[in-house]
Amino acid sequence: MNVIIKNASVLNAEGGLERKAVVIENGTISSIVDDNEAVQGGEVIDAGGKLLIPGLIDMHVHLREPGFEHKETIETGSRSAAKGGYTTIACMPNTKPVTDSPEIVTFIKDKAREAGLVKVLPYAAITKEQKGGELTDFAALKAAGAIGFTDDGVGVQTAQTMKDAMALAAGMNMPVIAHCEDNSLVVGAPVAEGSFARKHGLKGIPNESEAIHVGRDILLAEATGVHYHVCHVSTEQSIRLIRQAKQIGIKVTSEVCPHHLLLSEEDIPGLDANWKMNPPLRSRRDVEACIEALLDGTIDMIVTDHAPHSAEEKAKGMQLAPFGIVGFETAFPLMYTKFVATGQMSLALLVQRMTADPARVFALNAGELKPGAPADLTLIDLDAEKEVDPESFASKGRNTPFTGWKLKGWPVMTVNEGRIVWSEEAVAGLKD
Ligand SMILES: NC(=O)N[C@@H](CC(=O)O)C(=O)O
Ligand SMILES: [Zn+2]
Ligand SMILES: [Zn+2]
Repeated sequence: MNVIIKNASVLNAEGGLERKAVVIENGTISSIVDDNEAVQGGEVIDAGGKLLIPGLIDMHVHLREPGFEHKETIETGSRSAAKGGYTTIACMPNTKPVTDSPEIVTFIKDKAREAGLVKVLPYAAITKEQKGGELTDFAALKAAGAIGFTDDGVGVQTAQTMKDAMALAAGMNMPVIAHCEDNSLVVGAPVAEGSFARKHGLKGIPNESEAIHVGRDILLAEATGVHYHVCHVSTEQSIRLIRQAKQIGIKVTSEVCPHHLLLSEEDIPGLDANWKMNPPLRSRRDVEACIEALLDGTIDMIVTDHAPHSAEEKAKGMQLAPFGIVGFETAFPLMYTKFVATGQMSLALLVQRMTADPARVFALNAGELKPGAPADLTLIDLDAEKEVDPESFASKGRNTPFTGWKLKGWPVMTVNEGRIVWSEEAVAGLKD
């Protein structure tokens, strides 16, 4: 069946906005035409002049199923993603059991298909049970549908293990995605080294714990030729290393989270674990370095690291609560309001870092509005201002430091392969 989204503001090649109609046939964009061109047949959706962009892509998320369904399920996580404007998400393997077998990869894909909301791409673990020892069966995991290997949640502590993993992955044209953290430099610290840790008598996580792994892994990527992707970059030092590696042609890519672009340890209001995440909020200098790197392309994409935890778990306090904050439902409004509306970043670049760039890096058939592309679309209201209210989240997780922030740029409709998978009731003329 045909669907026509009329009266949409679409970014053109120069980064300007043009009024267009997008015609969808059988889940694919068949044409993008001038808005006044008559298009026959099909359901018509009036976008009301709102911004229409490719469905957002999030290459780093935690859906918690199997094993931690009290935090999130593939269904609730998918719904939260759709509400946040995402149509493709890649989920981390720190489930229970760990996603270290083809059976779990298949389970995740089946559950995602049942939920039927967004495309869920599973990562598989590098090591069995993410214990840092024996490698998983890369070939079997790839055959089951894993899109890359990572032990996210924990760093691979031994260089030889990482090198073996990279060599194996390179041979099968698969990326290695790394949570960079040297445990010997962390030992029980809940926040970054700095004024907040000192003030509250807490141990601090130093910047080197991240950057040492980044440096080590860049050298191993050079030696093995693998595509190496750095998770949630948060330090000036890691960025320096990635920038240099890119300059000399090593196949390294990287990602950053909105919270590391918006918050520093100086902003943490007190011992509230909704401000506890890994990597931790670092110094203002680190934040500035992350912003610069996102703008100049050293950092390729924005990811949320959506990491839901229950209220009970987060109530254990700064020292004992688990690391992680939710991200799907605030990412675009945060980035739009704090970077685009303030003139620090163009709308076109923000959209690119959340769509075309992740698609390019991970070779996904997504991320662009063009005839022949899957009709993955997000409609965004750039004008209405709304407060972040965790009680309204579709996610089971309420753990966010952004409660009460007044933001613009809220998604109002998400379309996955031509199907409306989420919409704000206010969007006129919509039915599911
Ligand atoms: N980011 C986090 O603070 N937590 C993640 C793990 C991770 O991304 O390293 C989680 O699984 O909760
Ligand atoms: Zn991580
Ligand atoms: Zn993560």
